[in-house]
Amino acid sequence: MSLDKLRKKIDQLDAQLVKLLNERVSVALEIGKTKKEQGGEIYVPSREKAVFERISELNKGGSLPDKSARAIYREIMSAALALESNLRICYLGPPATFTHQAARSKFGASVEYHPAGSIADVFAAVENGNADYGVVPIENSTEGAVTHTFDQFTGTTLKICAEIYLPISLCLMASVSGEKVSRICSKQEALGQCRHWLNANMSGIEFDAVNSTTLAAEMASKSDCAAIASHFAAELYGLDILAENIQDVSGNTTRFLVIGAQCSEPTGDDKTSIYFGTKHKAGALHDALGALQANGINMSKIESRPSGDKVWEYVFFVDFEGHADNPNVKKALKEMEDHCAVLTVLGSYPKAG
Ligand SMILES: O=C(O)C(=O)C[C@]1(C(=O)O)C=C[C@@H](O)C=C1
Repeated sequence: MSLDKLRKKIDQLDAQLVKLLNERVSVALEIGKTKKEQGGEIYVPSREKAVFERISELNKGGSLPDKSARAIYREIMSAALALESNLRICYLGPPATFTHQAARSKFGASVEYHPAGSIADVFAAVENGNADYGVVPIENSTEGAVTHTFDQFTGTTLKICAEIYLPISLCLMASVSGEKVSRICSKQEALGQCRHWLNANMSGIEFDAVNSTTLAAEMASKSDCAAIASHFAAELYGLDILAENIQDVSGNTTRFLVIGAQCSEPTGDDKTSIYFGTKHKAGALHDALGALQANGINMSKIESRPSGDKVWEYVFFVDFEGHADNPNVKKALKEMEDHCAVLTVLGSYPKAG
């Protein structure tokens, strides 16, 4: 077939696609209205998971790669979210942080994004109703826990409603040439993730921890310091990339959480996050965790943090497979309560996969 004819065919298909997309949006608007009348959440992670899974299934055997089909549907649902309600997402800024990227990967390009100066400010924005959802980092596969985030959870009523895994590719960038770089700035976690590379390639240069990778990029755009940040940040601040993928461990990934007023509905493939403080009794932690094992629940993470109330007292953050509405999880939590001075469910949400 001639190029002209093939393009005509594409034009016809586009006409059908745009018509169908508008029909889909009209239905989403109806859903939005019904949800508002019934007081339901606009963003529904459980339904989005089901839509993505169905699209992957429908697309099986087609020429469109699964990744592309999902990216297209991310944006289709983003448009629906923005039209159903003017959805506002607050993330740990400034713009172009990895948290911004994580938020974009979850909510798409059509919703409103607001940067916050600290993790505490993200929580405050959602608590005060200045944002509908917040996105915060929780742990990195190389550096471990983002302790500021864990500590916020003991003083909030917000719930975790989704999780996001984002592969982290770190670059060294500057507005001056490599030999003129006087010091290297980045967020503490990013400096830690590149420690061996920096020692091997940048020895004798001062390293300074600043509030975010993009603050470092901004500083690099105005001085002779270099920054360790993302490609996204180099683009935003017009910096030259001096070296890329400098993180010490390949597969370096950060996990982020979406926080909102409610947790997500069960999907059959969920995770639950809790925190608890044990009673002052020998074996209390063992007994509390034993309740999970006794009910066949697979624990995926445990983290301890100082309680903030008394010195040398700790609270434990635990993630496990299952939803707080599942009968075995309900039973386990009930049994755990007997061994805990405090026990709070921080949220149940679809497992990211
Ligand atoms: O099904 C819904 O609840 C919708 O609002 C529709 C829709 C979609 O576009 O498919 C949009 C946003 C939600 O997060 C989930 C799904």
